[in-house]
Amino acid sequence: MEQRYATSPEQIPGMGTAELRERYLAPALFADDEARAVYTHHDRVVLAGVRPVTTTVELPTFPEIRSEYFLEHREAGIVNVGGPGTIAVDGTTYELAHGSCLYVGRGAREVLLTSTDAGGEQGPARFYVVSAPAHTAYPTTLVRAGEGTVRELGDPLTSNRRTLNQYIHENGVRSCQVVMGVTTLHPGSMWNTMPAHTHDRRMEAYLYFDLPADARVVHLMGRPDETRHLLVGNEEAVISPSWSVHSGVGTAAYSFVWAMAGENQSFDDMDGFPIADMR
Ligand SMILES: O=C[C@H](O)[C@@H](O)CC(=O)C(=O)O
Ligand SMILES: [Zn+2]
Repeated sequence: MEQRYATSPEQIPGMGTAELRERYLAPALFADDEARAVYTHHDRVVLAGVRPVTTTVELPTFPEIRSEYFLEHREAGIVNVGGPGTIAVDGTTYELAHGSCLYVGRGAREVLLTSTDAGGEQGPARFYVVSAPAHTAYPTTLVRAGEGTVRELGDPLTSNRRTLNQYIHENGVRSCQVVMGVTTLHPGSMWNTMPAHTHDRRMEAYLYFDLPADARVVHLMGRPDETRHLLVGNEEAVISPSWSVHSGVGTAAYSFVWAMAGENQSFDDMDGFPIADMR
């Protein structure tokens, strides 16, 4: 498990491209038959990726979290951004098609991740896990792709028409901290989360997916009046501290998993920033 300590906005002006990427980009969460994890000390969120190819992969515990099993003190939201797969949680199996989301509550001991068609046309599943500390156990619940709370946002004239699907949230699948969903850009629209915002009560992480291999998302970060950018490829994640904007434009259409944790779960508790005042 990689450790990423928390950073402050005062550090941003001194950072070059390499340091920005080391601190805020998680470019290699997915590897064959492996569970890879990044622990960000921003709200103690763990990002993990699992790509089962030849075998079932168990979500392991890590010495850094001093837990007998991964979800002993945590909960997780898991979105499958790859081919079809299954997740068995303490003996109950859930089928996750591309874009589906499973909430797994605190206390689940055994989480087994399997691809359904790893060697076939649809390819291996890619399970993206976002986990946060949890004080109680909410029921493990599946939300199929497109079956969350849907919000249509943006306008094709500003190239930001997109469909936002809320999966784990206040009015949907309940959790202690994790709020999670998937946003998909409409064809021809490239801008996400514009106008940009911050939410000082919650950190957020984005995982871009369904982006062509040779395309990139120019992801904006930093304080709104002191922005930086990261060039992000397919199935790479970005850690966005509470003080950072998180918005981007693709060189092709894409989707992204957004997930948050922190002080509250109120999706609309965000502070918009006028574009003209951004720097
Ligand atoms: O705080 C909320 C998150 O940044 C995302 O849900 C925003 C998003 O998916 C979008 O506007 O397209
Ligand atoms: Zn946000």
